[in-house]
Amino acid sequence: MSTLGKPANIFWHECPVGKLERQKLLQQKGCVVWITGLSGSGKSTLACSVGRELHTRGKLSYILDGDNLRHGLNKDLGFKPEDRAENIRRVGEVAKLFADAGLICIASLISPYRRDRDACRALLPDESFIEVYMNMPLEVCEQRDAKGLYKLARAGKIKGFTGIDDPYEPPLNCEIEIQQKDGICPTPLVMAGQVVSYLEEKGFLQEP
Ligand SMILES: Nc1ncnc2c1ncn2[C@@H]1O[C@H](COP(=O)(O)OS(=O)(=O)O)[C@@H](OP(=O)(O)O)[C@H]1O
Ligand SMILES: Nc1ncnc2c1ncn2[C@@H]1O[C@H](COP(=O)(O)OP(=O)(O)O)[C@@H](O)[C@H]1O
Repeated sequence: MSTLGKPANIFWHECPVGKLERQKLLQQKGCVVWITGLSGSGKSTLACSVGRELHTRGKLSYILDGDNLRHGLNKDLGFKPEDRAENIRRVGEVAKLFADAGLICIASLISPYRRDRDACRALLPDESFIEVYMNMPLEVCEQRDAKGLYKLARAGKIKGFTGIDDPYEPPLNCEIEIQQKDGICPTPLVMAGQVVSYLEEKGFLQEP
């Protein structure tokens, strides 16, 4: 039996090599870069661009992409609010493990509900959850429609599609916001630069 989510008769096992030592080995600080936004807003593009930029600088990162995880870990989940909540909860827990391993974990999911994102933030130590909001207008995402899903949603062939007939709740206090300037979307390299500069300024790219 468990109470309040804490399992009974289960004990925490400490391991001899800790987070600090792993971070020293990697010469970086573990953290979670959580990219949220509408389908087609550029989350995966940004995640890959940040991953490449960090790799070039000799920093170890790993991408947790919503679409990809739904092929395995989360393949039992759909898009009902409770399924999305469970999806985000699981990815939040996995991201926490990657950050504990000393990696810069880049999570890229629509994660439309504020409460679910905030719950992931609460899992991480102060300042090591970096929320990146892809603030792209719905019209831009819909025009891109890289997977043809907006068309299907507008035709009523997909129900509960984020931005169409399911809500997206923008962050209230994100660390980084990516948006258009004069109606033009920054290039993937420029977007990645914004994230990497933040990581650098906050000291995540140097050993603790
Ligand atoms: N109903 C509905 N609403 C939104 N998105 C849908 C839906 N059905 C399928 N898809 C596709 O699933 C991708 C989103 O998966 P996520 O795990 O990121 O979603 S969520 O965070 O649980 O809301 C999303 O990928 P991205 O376009 O990369 O965001 C879509 O391709
Ligand atoms: N900064 C950008 N400028 C122009 N097109 C972009 C940009 N970022 C992404 N795209 C394009 O938009 C589409 C959706 O991008 P993607 O990264 O798959 O979004 P998401 O992961 O949020 O669904 C793709 O065709 C991608 O090439």
